[in-house]
Amino acid sequence: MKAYYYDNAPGDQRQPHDSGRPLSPAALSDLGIHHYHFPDDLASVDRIAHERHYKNRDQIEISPSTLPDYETKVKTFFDEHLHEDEEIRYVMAGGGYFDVRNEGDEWVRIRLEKGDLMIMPAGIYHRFTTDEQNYTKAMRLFKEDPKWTPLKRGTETDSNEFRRDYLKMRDGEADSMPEKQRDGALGSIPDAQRMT
Ligand SMILES: CSCCC(=O)/C(O)=C/O
Ligand SMILES: [Fe+2]
Repeated sequence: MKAYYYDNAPGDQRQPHDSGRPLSPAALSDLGIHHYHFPDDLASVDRIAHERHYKNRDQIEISPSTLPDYETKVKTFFDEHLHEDEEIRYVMAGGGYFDVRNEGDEWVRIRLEKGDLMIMPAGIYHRFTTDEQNYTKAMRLFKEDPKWTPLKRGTETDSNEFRRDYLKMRDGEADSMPEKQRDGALGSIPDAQRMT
Protein backbone atom coordinates (compact mmCIF):
# COMPACT_ATOMS: atom_id res chain seq x y z
CA MET A 1 0.00 0.00 0.00
CA LYS A 2 1.16 3.46 -0.81
CA ALA A 3 -0.84 6.67 -0.35
CA TYR A 4 -0.15 10.03 -1.95
CA TYR A 5 -1.87 13.11 -3.27
CA TYR A 6 -3.19 12.69 -6.82
CA ASP A 7 -1.45 15.03 -9.24
CA ASN A 8 -4.63 16.04 -11.15
CA ALA A 9 -2.60 16.00 -14.38
CA PRO A 10 -4.32 15.03 -17.61
CA GLY A 11 -3.69 11.50 -18.83
CA ASP A 12 -5.16 8.06 -18.47
CA GLN A 13 -6.67 7.42 -15.02
CA ARG A 14 -4.67 4.15 -14.88
CA GLN A 15 -1.32 5.96 -14.77
CA PRO A 16 0.13 6.43 -11.25
CA HIS A 17 -0.62 10.19 -11.10
CA ASP A 18 1.82 10.47 -8.21
CA SER A 19 2.33 14.09 -7.15
CA GLY A 20 5.36 13.05 -5.08
CA ARG A 21 3.57 14.16 -1.89
CA PRO A 22 3.00 11.11 0.31
CA LEU A 23 0.24 10.70 2.86
CA SER A 24 0.95 8.99 6.18
CA PRO A 25 -1.01 5.99 7.50
CA ALA A 26 -2.14 8.25 10.37
CA ALA A 27 -3.63 10.74 7.90
CA LEU A 28 -5.47 7.89 6.17
CA SER A 29 -6.75 6.70 9.51
CA ASP A 30 -8.09 10.24 10.15
CA LEU A 31 -10.20 9.78 7.01
CA GLY A 32 -11.59 6.55 8.51
CA ILE A 33 -9.57 4.26 6.24
CA HIS A 34 -7.81 1.23 7.66
CA HIS A 35 -5.30 -0.93 5.88
CA TYR A 36 -3.71 -4.33 6.53
CA HIS A 37 -1.33 -6.53 4.59
CA PHE A 38 -2.32 -10.19 4.60
CA PRO A 39 -0.48 -11.97 1.77
CA ASP A 40 -1.95 -15.47 1.27
CA ASP A 41 -3.71 -15.24 4.61
CA LEU A 42 -7.44 -15.76 4.20
CA ALA A 43 -7.79 -16.67 7.87
CA SER A 44 -6.98 -13.06 8.81
CA VAL A 45 -9.48 -11.78 6.25
CA ASP A 46 -12.10 -14.11 7.74
CA ARG A 47 -11.31 -12.88 11.24
CA ILE A 48 -11.82 -9.23 10.32
CA ALA A 49 -15.02 -10.06 8.44
CA HIS A 50 -16.34 -11.95 11.46
CA GLU A 51 -15.42 -9.22 13.95
CA ARG A 52 -17.07 -6.53 11.84
CA HIS A 53 -20.21 -8.63 11.19
CA TYR A 54 -19.81 -9.06 7.44
CA LYS A 55 -22.28 -11.57 6.03
CA ASN A 56 -21.40 -11.80 2.34
CA ARG A 57 -18.55 -11.71 -0.11
CA ASP A 58 -17.75 -12.25 -3.74
CA GLN A 59 -14.71 -12.15 -6.01
CA ILE A 60 -14.25 -9.96 -9.04
CA GLU A 61 -11.64 -10.18 -11.76
CA ILE A 62 -11.37 -6.84 -13.53
CA SER A 63 -9.57 -7.23 -16.85
CA PRO A 64 -10.38 -6.94 -20.55
CA SER A 65 -10.67 -10.73 -20.85
CA THR A 66 -12.89 -11.32 -17.80
CA LEU A 67 -15.21 -8.31 -17.63
CA PRO A 68 -17.58 -7.66 -20.51
CA ASP A 69 -17.30 -4.09 -21.78
CA TYR A 70 -14.17 -3.56 -19.70
CA GLU A 71 -13.41 0.03 -20.77
CA THR A 72 -16.93 1.24 -19.91
CA LYS A 73 -16.86 -0.55 -16.55
CA VAL A 74 -13.49 0.93 -15.64
CA LYS A 75 -14.84 4.41 -16.40
CA THR A 76 -17.92 3.70 -14.26
CA PHE A 77 -15.78 2.67 -11.29
CA PHE A 78 -13.92 5.98 -11.75
CA ASP A 79 -17.05 8.15 -11.38
CA GLU A 80 -16.91 9.81 -7.98
CA HIS A 81 -19.43 8.18 -5.64
CA LEU A 82 -20.24 7.00 -2.13
CA HIS A 83 -21.78 3.86 -0.67
CA GLU A 84 -24.20 3.62 2.24
CA ASP A 85 -22.27 0.66 3.67
CA GLU A 86 -18.76 0.29 4.94
CA GLU A 87 -16.84 -1.88 2.49
CA ILE A 88 -13.82 -4.15 2.65
CA ARG A 89 -11.71 -4.87 -0.40
CA TYR A 90 -8.96 -7.50 -0.39
CA VAL A 91 -6.62 -7.62 -3.38
CA MET A 92 -5.84 -11.22 -4.33
CA ALA A 93 -3.78 -10.53 -7.46
CA GLY A 94 -2.78 -7.61 -9.63
CA GLY A 95 -3.25 -4.09 -8.34
CA GLY A 96 -5.27 -0.92 -8.59
CA TYR A 97 -5.96 2.50 -7.15
CA PHE A 98 -8.67 3.82 -4.86
CA ASP A 99 -8.88 7.63 -4.81
CA VAL A 100 -10.59 9.18 -1.80
CA ARG A 101 -11.44 12.78 -0.96
CA ASN A 102 -9.67 14.25 2.07
CA GLU A 103 -10.82 17.00 4.46
CA GLY A 104 -9.91 19.67 1.89
CA ASP A 105 -11.75 17.82 -0.91
CA GLU A 106 -8.42 16.90 -2.55
CA TRP A 107 -7.93 13.49 -4.14
CA VAL A 108 -5.69 11.09 -2.24
CA ARG A 109 -4.59 8.04 -4.21
CA ILE A 110 -4.20 4.68 -2.46
CA ARG A 111 -2.25 2.03 -4.35
CA LEU A 112 -3.28 -1.52 -3.45
CA GLU A 113 -1.46 -4.70 -4.43
CA LYS A 114 -1.74 -8.40 -3.69
CA GLY A 115 -2.36 -9.01 0.01
CA ASP A 116 -3.61 -5.48 0.75
CA LEU A 117 -6.91 -5.23 2.60
CA MET A 118 -8.64 -1.89 2.93
CA ILE A 119 -11.66 -0.94 5.04
CA MET A 120 -13.43 2.10 3.65
CA PRO A 121 -16.15 3.87 5.67
CA ALA A 122 -19.70 4.43 4.43
CA GLY A 123 -20.23 7.94 3.09
CA ILE A 124 -16.68 8.72 1.89
CA TYR A 125 -16.43 10.06 -1.65
CA HIS A 126 -14.14 7.83 -3.71
CA ARG A 127 -13.46 6.15 -7.06
CA PHE A 128 -11.52 3.13 -8.27
CA THR A 129 -9.37 2.28 -11.26
CA THR A 130 -7.21 -0.56 -12.42
CA ASP A 131 -3.57 0.34 -13.19
CA GLU A 132 -1.72 0.14 -16.50
CA GLN A 133 -1.53 -3.67 -16.21
CA ASN A 134 -5.33 -3.76 -16.47
CA TYR A 135 -5.72 -6.54 -13.95
CA THR A 136 -7.26 -6.56 -10.48
CA LYS A 137 -8.56 -9.66 -8.74
CA ALA A 138 -10.30 -8.65 -5.54
CA MET A 139 -12.52 -10.07 -2.85
CA ARG A 140 -15.39 -7.71 -2.06
CA LEU A 141 -16.88 -8.12 1.37
CA PHE A 142 -20.39 -6.84 2.07
CA LYS A 143 -22.11 -6.35 5.40
CA GLU A 144 -25.45 -7.31 3.89
CA ASP A 145 -26.49 -8.08 0.31
CA PRO A 146 -23.67 -8.78 -2.13
CA LYS A 147 -24.45 -5.82 -4.35
CA TRP A 148 -22.49 -2.79 -5.44
CA THR A 149 -24.58 0.36 -5.19
CA PRO A 150 -22.65 3.54 -6.04
CA LEU A 151 -24.37 6.89 -5.43
CA LYS A 152 -22.81 9.41 -7.79
CA ARG A 153 -21.69 12.65 -6.14
CA GLY A 154 -24.19 15.49 -6.41
CA THR A 155 -26.35 17.72 -4.28
CA GLU A 156 -28.42 14.73 -3.16
CA THR A 157 -25.41 12.81 -1.89
CA ASP A 158 -24.12 15.88 -0.02
CA SER A 159 -27.21 15.67 2.21
CA ASN A 160 -27.28 11.86 2.37
CA GLU A 161 -27.51 10.69 6.01
CA PHE A 162 -24.53 8.32 5.60
CA ARG A 163 -22.46 11.19 4.16
CA ARG A 164 -23.43 13.43 7.09
CA ASP A 165 -22.61 10.67 9.60
CA TYR A 166 -19.24 10.14 7.90
CA LEU A 167 -18.36 13.85 8.13
CA LYS A 168 -19.28 13.93 11.83
CA MET A 169 -17.08 10.89 12.44
CA ARG A 170 -14.18 12.26 10.37
CA ASP A 171 -14.36 15.69 11.91
CA GLY A 172 -14.15 14.35 15.40
CA GLU A 173 -17.60 13.93 16.83
CA ALA A 174 -16.88 10.37 17.93
CA ASP A 175 -20.14 9.96 19.84
CA SER A 176 -22.04 10.67 16.67
CA MET A 177 -20.69 7.62 14.83
CA PRO A 178 -23.64 5.32 14.07
CA GLU A 179 -23.66 2.19 16.15
CA LYS A 180 -23.52 0.09 12.99
CA GLN A 181 -20.15 1.65 12.16
CA ARG A 182 -18.82 1.32 15.72
CA ASP A 183 -19.57 -2.41 15.61
CA GLY A 184 -16.52 -4.55 15.19
CA ALA A 185 -14.02 -2.01 16.40
CA LEU A 186 -10.45 -2.80 15.52
CA GLY A 187 -9.56 -3.91 19.06
CA SER A 188 -8.52 -7.51 18.53
CA ILE A 189 -6.33 -6.99 15.45
CA PRO A 190 -2.66 -7.47 16.39
CA ASP A 191 -0.76 -4.19 16.08
CA ALA A 192 1.87 -5.92 13.96
CA GLN A 193 -0.70 -6.40 11.19
CA ARG A 194 -2.51 -3.12 11.56
CA MET A 195 -1.08 -0.56 9.14
CA THR A 196 -3.49 2.34 9.72
C1 LIG B 1 -11.50 -3.50 -6.54
S1 LIG B 1 -13.17 -3.90 -6.28
C2 LIG B 1 -14.13 -3.06 -7.53
C3 LIG B 1 -14.42 -1.65 -7.24
C4 LIG B 1 -15.32 -1.47 -6.06
O1 LIG B 1 -15.77 -2.40 -5.48
C5 LIG B 1 -15.64 -0.16 -5.61
O2 LIG B 1 -16.35 -0.01 -4.51
C6 LIG B 1 -15.28 0.93 -6.25
O3 LIG B 1 -15.58 2.09 -5.77
FE1 LIG C 1 -17.12 2.34 -4.52
